[in-house]
Amino acid sequence: MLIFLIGLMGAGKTTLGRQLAQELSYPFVDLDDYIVQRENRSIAALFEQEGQERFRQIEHDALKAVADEFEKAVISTGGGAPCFHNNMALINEKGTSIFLDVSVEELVHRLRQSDLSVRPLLAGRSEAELKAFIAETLESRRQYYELADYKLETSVCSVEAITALLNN
Ligand SMILES: Nc1ncnc2c1ncn2[C@@H]1O[C@H](COP(=O)(O)OP(=O)(O)OP(=O)(O)O)[C@@H](O)[C@H]1O
Ligand SMILES: O=C(O)C1=C[C@@H](O)[C@@H](O)[C@H](O)C1
Ligand SMILES: [Mg+2]
Repeated sequence: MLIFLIGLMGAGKTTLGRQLAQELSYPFVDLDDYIVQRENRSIAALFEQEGQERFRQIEHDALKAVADEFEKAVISTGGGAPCFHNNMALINEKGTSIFLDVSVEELVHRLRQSDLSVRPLLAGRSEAELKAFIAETLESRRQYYELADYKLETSVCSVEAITALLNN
């Protein structure tokens, strides 16, 4: 089984994905890290050198490659991955998807404490700009995220909540 975690930057896809994979004894794949290895460049460098449009093609190709390579895995997608190149159709065809629906306030709180320079869409933004950007981006992406098989809201985003969902 392939389990895809989706949601905005800071939703906890990497953090929860790693824990879930350990719990299930599945391989863990972070799509951003997979891209970095394949391309031998950081996500920030890919955005800078190739532009976002080309990055989205590279991301789509990586998603297809991961889905072909693994029979079972927990896969944390990049925050934007579900929203380009019809990737949600691919994700839902290949596996089970879970949307980590974390509130704007909580996302901003978490992201403020993290290293924004590794997230090229957020780098250099003031706190007010960060909040506005997160709110706008969540609103425009929600239509894709809502295509997930399951949704977990902020207060119940935990490995226990995910395993309970999958066992039902
Ligand atoms: N359930 C949680 N409760 C509190 N903080 C959390 C939780 N999950 C993640 N965090 C924190 O939020 C930050 C972002 O988490 P993480 O990197 O897992 O998000 P992400 O969804 O993978 O983001 P990106 O799309 O940028 O890769 C980290 O600092 C992490 O420690
Ligand atoms: O939300 C986004 O568009 C992104 C999220 C990250 O996971 C990376 O894939 C990249 O920084 C873009
Ligand atoms: Mg991540």
